[in-house]
Amino acid sequence: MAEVAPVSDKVTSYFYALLFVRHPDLRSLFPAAMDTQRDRLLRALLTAAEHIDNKDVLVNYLQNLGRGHRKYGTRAEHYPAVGECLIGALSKYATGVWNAEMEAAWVRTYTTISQVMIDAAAADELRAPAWWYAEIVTHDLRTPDVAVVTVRPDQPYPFLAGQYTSLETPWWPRIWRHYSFASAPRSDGLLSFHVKAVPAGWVSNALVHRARPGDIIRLGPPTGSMTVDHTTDSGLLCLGGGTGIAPIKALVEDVAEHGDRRPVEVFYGARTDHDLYDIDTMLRLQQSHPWLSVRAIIDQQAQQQLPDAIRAYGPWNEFDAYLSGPPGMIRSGVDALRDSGIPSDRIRHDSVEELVAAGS
Ligand SMILES: NC(=O)C1=CN([C@@H]2O[C@H](COP(=O)(O)OP(=O)(O)OC[C@H]3O[C@@H](n4cnc5c(N)ncnc54)[C@H](O)[C@@H]3O)[C@@H](O)[C@H]2O)C=CC1
Repeated sequence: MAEVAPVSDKVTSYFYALLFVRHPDLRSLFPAAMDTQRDRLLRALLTAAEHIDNKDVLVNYLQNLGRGHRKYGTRAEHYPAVGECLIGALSKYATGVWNAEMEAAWVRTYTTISQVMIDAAAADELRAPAWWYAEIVTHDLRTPDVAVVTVRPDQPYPFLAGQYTSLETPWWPRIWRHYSFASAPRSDGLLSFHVKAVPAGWVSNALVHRARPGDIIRLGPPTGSMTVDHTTDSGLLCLGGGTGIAPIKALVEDVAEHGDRRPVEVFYGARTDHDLYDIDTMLRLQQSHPWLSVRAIIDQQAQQQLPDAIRAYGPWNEFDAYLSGPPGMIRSGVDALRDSGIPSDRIRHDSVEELVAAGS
């Protein structure tokens, strides 16, 4: 992989060119505009390579990837076609190190990777649809660029508080973006998402400025491990930056539903007080639950960001930590939490790479 990283753009462009020339029927599985798609393949390979020595993490990652590919219409017979073009592209650009031995190693690795994905997809097919249709039932514009969107899936949609899904709008076919569930599972089966329209974000702008009740979107399967560990009664320290408050609210509801009386400390960060679009909901939750404390941290007023603020409180060494928000906040938040004595295995957040990819 080291040889490929500097020429990764060329490798991926050449890979897709080979794929679509040799297998034109596969073109329709991909979005019309391929710009974001292009680095997804390499990122997935790099993530797999990063976990190569940790079999459990690697297998879990690949199984999720295999299940997640069902919504694109990927079938088992597509994997060899992709593998052959991938190896074609690698051999063209990794010329300095490519030889028969390396090719054999790549074929073995790719075959193992794809078999884990194929098996996971086949097992998932027996118990869940490849995607869900969902109708928008409410669309609440909370600020000029943040909307709370609530949808009704066409079939039951099981998930855990703190997880996220992928979502496709009718306006940008085959472009999927990740959004966290903003509530714990509800008895009426509705799901809600907090969406911020970001510059050049096709999906987020469509969801905020174009979507209306009655529109139909598609949802992929739920994923993510930022869920509450109900086997302990340690406190929860939650950092939600901007729309990152969405899954934090879901976690609070989950603790409430389990009837736990564990302390939950929420730090809700926003750039200005106008950006604290969900503070009323959080304060209402605080009023109903004596174990919950909610603190708003406004950058402009406090002259500090969320991670700095939590250093000012504490001690936190008895807490499990949950972070949700922009990638920069997660990175510096993890540092601040480690410095304040929380071991890494008790700090939960979604993959920063996925968040970077999702930010549109
Ligand atoms: N599961 C998750 O982790 C979720 C992540 N998100 C992500 O959260 C982001 C929300 O965007 P906005 O609402 O525009 O948030 P934002 O950019 O306005 O930031 C919100 C707060 O986070 C903190 N922050 C931001 N950047 C920071 C940095 N580099 N270092 C330290 N602290 C920082 C600040 O306190 C800031 O007020 C999006 O990138 C979205 O993809 C949204 C929902 C769920």
